[in-house]
Amino acid sequence: MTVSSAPGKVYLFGEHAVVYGEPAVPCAIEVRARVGVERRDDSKLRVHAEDLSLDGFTVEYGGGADERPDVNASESLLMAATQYVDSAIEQVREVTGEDEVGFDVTIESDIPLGAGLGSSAAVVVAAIDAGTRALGTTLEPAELAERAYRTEHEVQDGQASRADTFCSATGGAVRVEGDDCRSIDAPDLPLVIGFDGGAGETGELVSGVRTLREEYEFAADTIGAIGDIVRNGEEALADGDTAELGRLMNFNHGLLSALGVSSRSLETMVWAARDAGAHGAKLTGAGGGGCIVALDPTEETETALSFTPGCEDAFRAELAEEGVRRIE
Ligand SMILES: Nc1ncnc2c1ncn2[C@@H]1O[C@H](COP(=O)(O)OP(=O)(O)OP(=O)(O)O)[C@@H](O)[C@H]1O
Ligand SMILES: C[C@@](O)(CCO)CC(=O)[O-]
Ligand SMILES: [Mg+2]
Repeated sequence: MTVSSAPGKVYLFGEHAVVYGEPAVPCAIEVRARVGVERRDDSKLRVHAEDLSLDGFTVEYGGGADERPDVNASESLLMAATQYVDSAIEQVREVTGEDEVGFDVTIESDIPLGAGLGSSAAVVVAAIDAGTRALGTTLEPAELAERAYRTEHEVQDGQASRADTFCSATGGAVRVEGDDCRSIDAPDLPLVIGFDGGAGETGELVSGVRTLREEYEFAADTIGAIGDIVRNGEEALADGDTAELGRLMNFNHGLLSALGVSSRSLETMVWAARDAGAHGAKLTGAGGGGCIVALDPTEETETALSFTPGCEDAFRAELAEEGVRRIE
């Protein structure tokens, strides 16, 4: 069995706007997805995804026209559940030239699904890395990130940036603008995450923003303003100015909210964090439900969030310096 892991991420700034060529700054955090891959002697794909519970089911399925996943769920839910892994395995076949190869794949993840912490990117990065290594090919981080991006791009109907996958593959803090992806220095930030227990559908949320942007010039301007926040944020990061970072995160959240990707529980958690004295707080990732990220060096925000109705989990997140990790 060949095993790789890859980290999730939070966005300090720039999600959604990054899809339209504005810069974004995500940071990898120490929550990981681990993917184990073993070559089969037929061309089937069997995936055991232990933590894949969409509406409370766990799925195990084998590929090939004759088999469908061994769960009682609708086709569309199954598609949503399995498409990232299927598409990652297609990348492995393409990059190694072994079109007919089959695999047993086991996924274990500490990253909540669809909650803005980049579970899809982490699973895809770890799966492509383990899959290619199982066939004797070790990809450079840049190539791994590019292949993982193609997977997200395909699954999300052509609406994906390179931010999540590059961040998960390389670790640390990164800056992504179009196809320009680079690592940047970041101070050790006091990140606190609040999770409402829910999820948002990335594809749908991205489409909603796209529609607004096409319909209203001020929505397009809002996306441009998020780009300005990111550029200011980069300076604040370089200066280690946490207070300014917090102010900019608050502003970024307001604009994401204007673009319709916040939710009542995300707003509740953002305000609980601000009331507790956080430097700033914003939703992270696609939104619609899931996680917020706040900056607070004290215990106050984590404590306040843990008593906030609608917040299911509050925890401190460490920056993950290492991206993909080759375990076995
Ligand atoms: N543990 C897992 N096992 C198998 N598939 C997973 C797992 N975690 C995530 N996935 C895949 O990723 C999908 C969720 O990706 P989605 O982009 O909607 O959310 P996210 O990546 O967690 O959040 P965001 O993109 O906003 O940061 C799941 O529907 C599933 O296809
Ligand atoms: C909403 C989005 O910007 C981030 C999702 O984590 C989509 C993307 O960049 O592909
Ligand atoms: Mg995702």
